[in-house]
Amino acid sequence: MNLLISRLLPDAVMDKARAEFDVTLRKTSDPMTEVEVTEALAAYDLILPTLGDQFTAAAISAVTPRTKLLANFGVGFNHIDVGAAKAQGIKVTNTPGAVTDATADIAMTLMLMTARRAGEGERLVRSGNWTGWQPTQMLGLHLTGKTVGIIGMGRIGQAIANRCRNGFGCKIVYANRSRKDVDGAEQLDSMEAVAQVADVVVAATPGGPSTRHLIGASVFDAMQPHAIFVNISRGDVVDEAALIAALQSGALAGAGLDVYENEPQVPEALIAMENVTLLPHLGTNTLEVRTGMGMMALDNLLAFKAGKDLPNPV
Ligand SMILES: NC(=O)C1=CN([C@@H]2O[C@H](COP(=O)(O)OP(=O)(O)OC[C@H]3O[C@@H](n4cnc5c(N)ncnc54)[C@H](O)[C@@H]3O)[C@@H](O)[C@H]2O)C=CC1
Ligand SMILES: O=C(O)C(=O)COP(=O)(O)O
Repeated sequence: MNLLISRLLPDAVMDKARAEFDVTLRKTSDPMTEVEVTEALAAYDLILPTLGDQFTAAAISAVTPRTKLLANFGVGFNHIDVGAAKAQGIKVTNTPGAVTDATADIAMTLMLMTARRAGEGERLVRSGNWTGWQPTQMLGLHLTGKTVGIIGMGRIGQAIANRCRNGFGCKIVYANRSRKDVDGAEQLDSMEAVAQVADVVVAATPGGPSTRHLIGASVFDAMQPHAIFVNISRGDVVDEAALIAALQSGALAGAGLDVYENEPQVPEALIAMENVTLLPHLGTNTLEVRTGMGMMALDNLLAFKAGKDLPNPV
């Protein structure tokens, strides 16, 4: 079977893929355009896509596909129109679990960096303008014992909750689309109710049309002026313009962001703010985790090749 891998993956994954399939690796590291997607669907039995590749309804429905499986590298599949794929007889799988701890760790990084003003402090040291320790210099938010509000209490949301509760003695409240029973955490009726009581609000839902601009002015306006907002989900979950306006008006004290509405573009207004921590979508960037994600995608491809049930169907 021939397999298209949309972007270079860690060596161990590439080696295993090449041992099992007739592999083509794209020559560019840019996301696949709709035209490329349509061409690839006509030419390959299997595709291993990554986030950003344009598997839109238009691209998928424009061809009688040869492709039978899209084994996505990553848990988030908002770049794939799963309904359109299904209508064309194309199965979709993802890599849940492989990404959970690493992404929760990046949420903690953003929480601590923003609460303790670490980015600002780093810039101060590098600028050569630090004048020495002072009792009242760069006072931040003490995270220990605070209330953390999580919007989207799935695998990653729960991993964040565990870290905050067990490591920092935080109280956990959350909003989730469906009723959930999560030990040691209190589900509230709305995102705004979470925002009202939380010192830190974290977004951990999937992206895509159903959550586009889920978090906007009503949530930011409900937040306390000393509170911070963290997003590790997808950029389009947050109304970025509303976030900027809320930060500018002082409705909240700061933000820590791993994802953006139009990656890799980051609004100048965010770059200009000292109280915002900006990371370049680092959620799962460790060799161990990226290898694990790749092996999980390959497990799905190998199960398909062997005619077995797919381990991680979307
Ligand atoms: N920053 C990064 O590098 C990474 C980001 N992610 C993102 O994190 C997302 C979440 O991953 P998992 O926790 O594994 O997914 P999950 O499916 O286990 O959890 C998502 C949770 O969000 C809830 N949810 C969905 N729509 C909602 C809404 N409208 N309001 C409130 N809650 C809602 C769901 O009920 C579910 O509990 C992924 O889909 C991906 O987009 C994942 C990995 C890395
Ligand atoms: O690796 C990342 O940074 C990702 O966001 C990709 O993983 P995801 O699709 O979010 O599971």
